[in-house]
Amino acid sequence: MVYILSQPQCFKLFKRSTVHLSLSLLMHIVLCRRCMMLVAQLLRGAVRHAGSSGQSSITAVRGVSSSSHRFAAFGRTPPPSCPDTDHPKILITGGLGQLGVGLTKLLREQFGKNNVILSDIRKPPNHVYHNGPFIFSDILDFKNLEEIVVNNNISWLVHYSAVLSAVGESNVTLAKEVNITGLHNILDIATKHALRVFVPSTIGAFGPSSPRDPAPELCVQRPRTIYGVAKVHAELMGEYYHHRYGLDFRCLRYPGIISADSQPGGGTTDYAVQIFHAAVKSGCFECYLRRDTRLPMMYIDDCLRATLEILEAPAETLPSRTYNISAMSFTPHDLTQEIQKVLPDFQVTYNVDPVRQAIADSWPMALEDSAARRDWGWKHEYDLSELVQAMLTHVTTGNQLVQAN
Ligand SMILES: NC(=O)C1=CN([C@@H]2O[C@H](COP(=O)(O)OP(=O)(O)OC[C@H]3O[C@@H](n4cnc5c(N)ncnc54)[C@H](O)[C@@H]3O)[C@@H](O)[C@H]2O)C=CC1
Ligand SMILES: CC(=O)[C@H](N)C(=O)O
Repeated sequence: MVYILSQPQCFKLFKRSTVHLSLSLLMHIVLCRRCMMLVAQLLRGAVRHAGSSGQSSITAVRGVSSSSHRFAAFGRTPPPSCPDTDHPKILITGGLGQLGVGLTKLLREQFGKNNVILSDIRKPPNHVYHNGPFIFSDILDFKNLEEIVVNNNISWLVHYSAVLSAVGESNVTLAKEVNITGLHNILDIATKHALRVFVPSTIGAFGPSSPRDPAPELCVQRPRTIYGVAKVHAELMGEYYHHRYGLDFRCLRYPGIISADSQPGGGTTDYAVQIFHAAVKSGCFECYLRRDTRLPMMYIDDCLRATLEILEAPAETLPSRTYNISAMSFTPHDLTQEIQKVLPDFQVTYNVDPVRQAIADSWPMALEDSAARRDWGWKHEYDLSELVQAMLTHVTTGNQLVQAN
């Protein structure tokens, strides 16, 4: 038997059944168009109770009004009452940059797809959008960010949004906004809602008066870029909030990160990614840093594993809240020679960009990371030769796939 309802009848039904709408009843009624849409939303986003009786029923999420609530209601993430309670619920800000998508993949493997929400202010490519929960989040919009944290029961926040060193020097106002004001929003929300928060720092947090080879954990930090100034600010604010309010703040000073399937976002170390694509595609590369510019670098797999490790480390193993991590240091010339072992015809020319060269000259040549190795067992896996093998393999395979399609 099928019941066809008019709009007033639908309203009556809904008024009476905000508590439970049985699936079997819904299958026997044809609702008006407006209510049909509402039911579709409820069906997608409702909390599904597989009760002990085995009877399926649907409870509406009450007060569906905010943008984040709509997000939850459309079934993109399970509501807070999901049975997976042992896992943290993680939000990654600025997740569409060089590092975020890879970290999301790693965290989803570890904690479950729906427990990791990727966010950014950009539109994700299709493969990212379809791979798990994604939401728009501008870290400068405090209310919206807080709403996302509350509505999705977030317990860990990975704060990747940033304006990197080279772009920062060309737009200081934007860098100040995103890297300083944005960070304040993150720390305030994390403190208010008792989140564990990870904020990466960088070799750029050191300056020309810091010891350069290697830079220790604790030393003079007088960076000359807005990016570096903001990162020192982030380190100090995070540690202050930790001591003052008990915020579970965790921070790693990353070297320049090298990845095959994601592009760098406007930093000084970008050449060390671009060189591999040029080597495979055209066999030549014009480098914007001098051939003898030695900088600390790391393969992305090591960087992301370090991030997961510090996120998971028990609080008592972290006497410090900001750690250097290190893997290798090389110059453009060292890197070229290593690539030429595989591609002997590869040629590099130099056309120095004074802005990025000045930044690189103010950064350390190496990082000292014994505290991370001692306190939470940090150990890198990729040195220069393994890095080059991995990058050439991935970039070549990626290119072949693109050509095949
Ligand atoms: N990639 C590297 O070599 C290193 C990165 N880091 C740090 O790691 C983090 C991630 O770095 P990458 O992925 O390379 O950066 P990226 O520049 O590639 O990505 C940053 C992301 O932040 C987003 N963003 C900008 N303004 C925003 C806003 N108002 N609200 C929300 N999102 C916003 C951008 O859309 C972008 O997707 C950054 O904090 C960076 O400082 C530190 C050292 C080295
Ligand atoms: C080292 C970094 O922080 C970044 N890659 C940059 O070059 O700005």
